[in-house]
Amino acid sequence: MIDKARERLIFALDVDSLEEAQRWVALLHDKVGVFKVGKQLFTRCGPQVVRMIRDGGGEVFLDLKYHDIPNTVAMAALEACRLGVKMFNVHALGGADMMRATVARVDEQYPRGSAGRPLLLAVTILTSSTDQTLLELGIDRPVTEMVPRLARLAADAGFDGVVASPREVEAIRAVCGPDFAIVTPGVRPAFAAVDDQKRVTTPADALAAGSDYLVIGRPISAAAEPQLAAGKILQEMAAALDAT
Ligand SMILES: O=C(O)c1cc(=O)[nH]c(=O)n1[C@@H]1O[C@H](COP(=O)(O)O)[C@@H](O)[C@H]1O
Repeated sequence: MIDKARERLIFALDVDSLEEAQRWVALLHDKVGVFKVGKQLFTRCGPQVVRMIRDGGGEVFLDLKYHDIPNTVAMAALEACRLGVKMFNVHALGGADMMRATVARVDEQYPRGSAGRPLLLAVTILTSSTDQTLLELGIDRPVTEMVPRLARLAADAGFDGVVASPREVEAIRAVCGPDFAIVTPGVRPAFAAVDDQKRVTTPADALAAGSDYLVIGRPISAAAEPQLAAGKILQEMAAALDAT
């Protein structure tokens, strides 16, 4: 079960240099299956960080949350595919046309089922957002309604899955079915601080709800003993997978 748990643990490499990223990959590669490269690290290092992780045998989640006009996102998505990442994301709030254009462009070069095609993920509502955040944007529907709505929009556009809080997994499954990938940040083991996350659950609860991948950063990176923290999380995940 530990191996299965490892495949489903994504570590957020929220650091500012290639050397630092290398250090974390070396430290955690036996506990983490996928490393997430986000805006900070990619802006600093570019594609070489993706190559570094892949050369070391790790998989990459490219988390650049594209949100732009359809053609721009579709072309950026193609570049993400060319980097050989396992998954990448766009913002579902970019709209159905943007997501459909992205799927169409990726389909041309990386047909569904072909080797090297990454998972196309849509971020629903950020895990740092609340109903109040949405109200301030002029959206008067609650997060609990918006998340499955955006997930369905992404599924209808041909996306493979979404990024959401583990609290919404059940509602997403109800509208998108069992094969839709659900990637959940907003995961906090009992020993860690919540930080700026608002909609969180424990790793065990996220897996019990049916989450496919857990994205975890600071509970590991800010721990006094990161390897120990990652090991504890992995144990908790393996026990939860055993119980399902
Ligand atoms: O797309 C993401 O990865 C993402 C979406 C979301 O809704 N919330 C969210 O926290 N993330 C990312 O997941 C990571 C969570 O990190 P920690 O809060 O440190 O565990 C960060 O790198 C975020 O950028």
